Amino acid sequence: MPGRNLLHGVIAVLHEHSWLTLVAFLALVPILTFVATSIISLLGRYSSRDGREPPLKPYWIPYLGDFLGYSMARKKLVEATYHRYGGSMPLTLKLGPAKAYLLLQPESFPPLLRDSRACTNKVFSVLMMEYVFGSPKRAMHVYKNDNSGVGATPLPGTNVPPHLRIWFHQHKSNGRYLTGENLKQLSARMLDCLSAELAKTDSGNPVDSGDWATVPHFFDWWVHKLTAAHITASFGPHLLRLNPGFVEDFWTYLGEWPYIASFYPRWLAPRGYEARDRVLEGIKRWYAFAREHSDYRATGPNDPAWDDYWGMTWHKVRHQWGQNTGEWDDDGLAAEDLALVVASNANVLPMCFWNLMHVFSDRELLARVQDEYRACIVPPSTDSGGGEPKLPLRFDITNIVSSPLSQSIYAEALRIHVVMFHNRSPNLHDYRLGQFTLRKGGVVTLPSMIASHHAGLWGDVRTAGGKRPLDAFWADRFLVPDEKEDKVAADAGERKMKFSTEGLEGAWIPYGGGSFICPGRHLAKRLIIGTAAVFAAYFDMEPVHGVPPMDDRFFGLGTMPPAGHVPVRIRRRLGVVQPLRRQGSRSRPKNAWFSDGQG
Ligand code: HEM
Repeated sequence: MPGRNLLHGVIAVLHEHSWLTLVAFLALVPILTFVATSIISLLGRYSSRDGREPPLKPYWIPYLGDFLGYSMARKKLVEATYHRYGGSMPLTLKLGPAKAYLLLQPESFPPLLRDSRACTNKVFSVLMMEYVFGSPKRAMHVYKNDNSGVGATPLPGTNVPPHLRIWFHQHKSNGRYLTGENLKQLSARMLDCLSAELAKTDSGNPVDSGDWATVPHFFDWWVHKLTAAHITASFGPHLLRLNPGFVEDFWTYLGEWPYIASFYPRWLAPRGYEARDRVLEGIKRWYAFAREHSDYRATGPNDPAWDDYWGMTWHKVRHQWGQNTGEWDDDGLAAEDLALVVASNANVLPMCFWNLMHVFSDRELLARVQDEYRACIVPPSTDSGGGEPKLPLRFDITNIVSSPLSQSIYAEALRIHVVMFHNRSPNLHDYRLGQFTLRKGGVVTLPSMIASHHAGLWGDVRTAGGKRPLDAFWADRFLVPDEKEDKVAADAGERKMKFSTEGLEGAWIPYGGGSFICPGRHLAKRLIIGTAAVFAAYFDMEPVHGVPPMDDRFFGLGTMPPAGHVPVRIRRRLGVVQPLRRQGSRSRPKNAWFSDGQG
């Protein structure tokens, strides 16, 4: 029989060449693994057993499963999984020794995010503290042992001493210092610091000449200035003064996040870990200096809300409860503060960049918002000479943060560029999600990108009947007719629009949700909109290649940075220092911004 002869032939060849046997075996293992896991997956998908775990996603590599994809190619993994299996049910991913439930139906996101008692983010916070922010092992038990929740009343059945309720202390202080008057003061101080930074000029720098000049790495240029302003506004001037390389090191560390946040060992990402070491050392240097000059326990109502050494009272309060644990030394405290520096800069500052890129790469859009930007400038006093405004300018963003168009641009930029895995874990008991059970302690991943690009959730109005698809930026996506004003506006012959996120629960979730929703979201909004107004006062800008693509390595980690360099042409409007002009007339773009309204 020919078939039998062929089989004998193959066996004979394999027998003779043992390396061929090895190759055949190696090729067979993934194939057999895939076949076996596909069968298990099919059984899970078509089973009608109520309360089963989400079906397995088939994989090729035994034991590792999708571990490599999850840590090195998250975008591809999520997109391929979504296209292959659709959004009809969650899936279980095998990730080496662990597993994660990947949620693909955005309708299930809001209830899960809201249920912050049964599903918390603490498992991840603990992992992040140890592996990403560098908490020493000896400090970790404080995080690990605190199962008392974030509420003022500890969860029933827990018995954590009040001074070790670390998550509650954090939650409370975040809430207190990122709202109300504290929030307004912090954002105003940040814009003042940025304005002072942009008012600084250097006669040798073509950017300050008043002519068009090229900035080849605009992302770095802008984000470094923003970081310096934000850290100074929050922590006071000494953290950066004592550590001149801090901003550079901080962004080097963040640039290696795809590896550090995937828990690569130090030898695989030495640049990032070394930069982190320097940042942590810098924070400790600042502690020593601040403690020497100012009492961090002075946080009462009669103490100043700000001092140069600690910056906002917030940092003194945090330092105090960190010390009160009695368990943390400066290494533990510094990792805790690094986590805060990351939370308060890593997402919002790249968002300031994207917001600016979208506005300045579309001259029509720029023309629509320019008056709003201009109106933020507190009318400057002029010097005695030729009417130059006194620099640095001051800004008041009260009106622009409630402007429909500026808010819509901001929200749309977030929709596109915040690409985050919101992670949760059932911490009390197994969690029921429709017909499925998510096991207690399991990792539950909600990819924001599925929600932000889900045509069904965004509907006709938000996509202009399909003319404005979700894969492209549309400045007006968050504008809807203002019913209240419509009559008046209609009489005046125009359609009044208002900013709204109504009906987008579960679709627009850049800040997460439930009790763990980002406490810095109000600050973020003020900074993203406000920094664009500050930039526009000092500079005009044209991106050389339009809005750049995003760097996919950061998929799932928050605001994605741009891929590659971002060259722009830029021209200073204010404080021009071209040598010729300094000697001669001051006729230059003097202040077109103030005089003819054209900028
Ligand atoms: C565009 C900017 C920002 C985005 C997209 C963002 C997003 C997020 C997200 C998704 C979370 C986790 C929420 C969850 O687990 O459900 C978070 C937590 C946090 N964010 Fe933001 N954030 C931004 C800006 C800020 C700013 C400016 C601050 C200022 C301090 C801040 C402070 C924090 C803190 C302290 C936490 C941890 C809260 C906790 O776990 O108790 N964030 N942020």
